[in-house]
Amino acid sequence: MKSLEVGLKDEFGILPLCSAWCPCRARAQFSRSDWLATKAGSYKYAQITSFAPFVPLHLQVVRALSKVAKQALLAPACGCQPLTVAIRNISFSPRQVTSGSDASFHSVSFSETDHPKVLITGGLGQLGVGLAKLLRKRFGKNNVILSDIRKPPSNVFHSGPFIYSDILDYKNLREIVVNNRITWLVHYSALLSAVGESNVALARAVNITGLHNILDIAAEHGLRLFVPSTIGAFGPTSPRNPTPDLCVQRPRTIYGVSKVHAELMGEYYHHRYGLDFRCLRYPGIISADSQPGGGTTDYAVQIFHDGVKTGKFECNLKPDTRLPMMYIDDCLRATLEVMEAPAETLSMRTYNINAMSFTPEELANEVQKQLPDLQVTYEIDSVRQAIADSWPMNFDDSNARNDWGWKHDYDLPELVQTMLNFIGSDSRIAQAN
Ligand SMILES: NC(=O)C1=CN([C@@H]2O[C@H](COP(=O)(O)OP(=O)(O)OC[C@H]3O[C@@H](n4cnc5c(N)ncnc54)[C@H](O)[C@@H]3O)[C@@H](O)[C@H]2O)C=CC1
Ligand SMILES: CC(=O)[C@H](N)C(=O)O
Repeated sequence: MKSLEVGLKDEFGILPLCSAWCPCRARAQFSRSDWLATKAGSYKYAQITSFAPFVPLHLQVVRALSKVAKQALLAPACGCQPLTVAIRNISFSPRQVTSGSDASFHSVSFSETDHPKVLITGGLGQLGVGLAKLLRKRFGKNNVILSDIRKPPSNVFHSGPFIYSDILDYKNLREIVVNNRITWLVHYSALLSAVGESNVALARAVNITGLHNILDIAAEHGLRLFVPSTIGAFGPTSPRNPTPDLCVQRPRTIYGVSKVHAELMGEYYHHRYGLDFRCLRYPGIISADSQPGGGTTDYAVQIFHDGVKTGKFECNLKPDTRLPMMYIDDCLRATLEVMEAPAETLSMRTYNINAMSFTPEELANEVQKQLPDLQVTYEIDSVRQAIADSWPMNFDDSNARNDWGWKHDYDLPELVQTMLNFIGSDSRIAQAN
């Protein structure tokens, strides 16, 4: 006789019981009255104490499992072991986490629809608006919903669907996913490295508690989930030049700790529950049309804005601080590519991606080729400097290149030219107005 634990749930539901690799997709049905027995602790379980040994597929009906489970349960013929299905029961928002790779039985499968239906959380930050634009081009305007807790500028509001969503509000998130038949979730909400150090409690809530909500929703509704990680997921004891995908990860910021947690939790949900979790570790991202949100690499964006507007730039990192960087178009394309990559090409679920690596001095020299009068001074921010000194100098992204064909387009000279063209034309328009 086997023992099986199933989680608490406040509504009628069906849980798949077979593991990711089991072809038989055995499921059990439970009704509300079944969810009675619990164990103490923040995670509660109803327990089916026993059920019949495995019997041949299509023939078996396993009856009267315990006081807890009353309805029929089909057990697989393949001899697979039933999974323990842990489900959180937090106040009035119990969550269901399904086991098995076919977690999509709650959701719209891709065969039902031409395109994925995408929700982007934290979409009003540096990266979300650009990603929405790229995905809308590919999947159609109405198939990509931007969300955030901030008020969108009017051009963003009028460019496609936008919705308020606080990732700390689990029920609201679930409602959005259900009502909009979401199939892909891109989870961008976060507090970045520098701002996280100035508000650790909030960073912990958004980056860790928020992620838990996202993982549970994604698992429950069979979503494909993208969560970005970062060069900040490494620390002073990691190899820094270059930093491979798999090595010691002991970051010293709440941001880094939360991102290692996200990588591990996503991979755990993938292996345990079959969640289609995909993660890229981004380097510092440089963009012209959106402002960075409080990171250590922000200087590499600010130099362009200040250089064009004032001809001066005060850098908060030392001139020889080398960090991996990438132009936003490469970053967003990589994100779409890894989301579209066939699962069998992914030998891992978390990949480094990179494009270039430079110091503030090297960047300033390149910018000065175009803006020869630019004056750069250095006023070191000790918090940011300490963070930067613990991060990778060069990122080894060979696994991404080999597995799913990652290739960057922008090197330092193209990056500088593109940024200056963009910001220069923007400021000329602003002056003309
Ligand atoms: N920009 C970069 O250089 C890099 C970014 N990443 C990651 O990419 C993702 C997006 O980054 P950015 O756009 O640069 O970040 P950002 O800081 O510019 O934007 C984050 C967004 O999250 C939103 N947010 C905060 N609390 C929220 C909550 N409770 N509910 C919903 N939304 C909330 C904010 O309003 C903000 O619009 C983040 O996860 C970040 O860690 C990773 C490496 C580099
Ligand atoms: C590299 C990042 O994750 C971000 N830009 C930051 O500096 O915090």
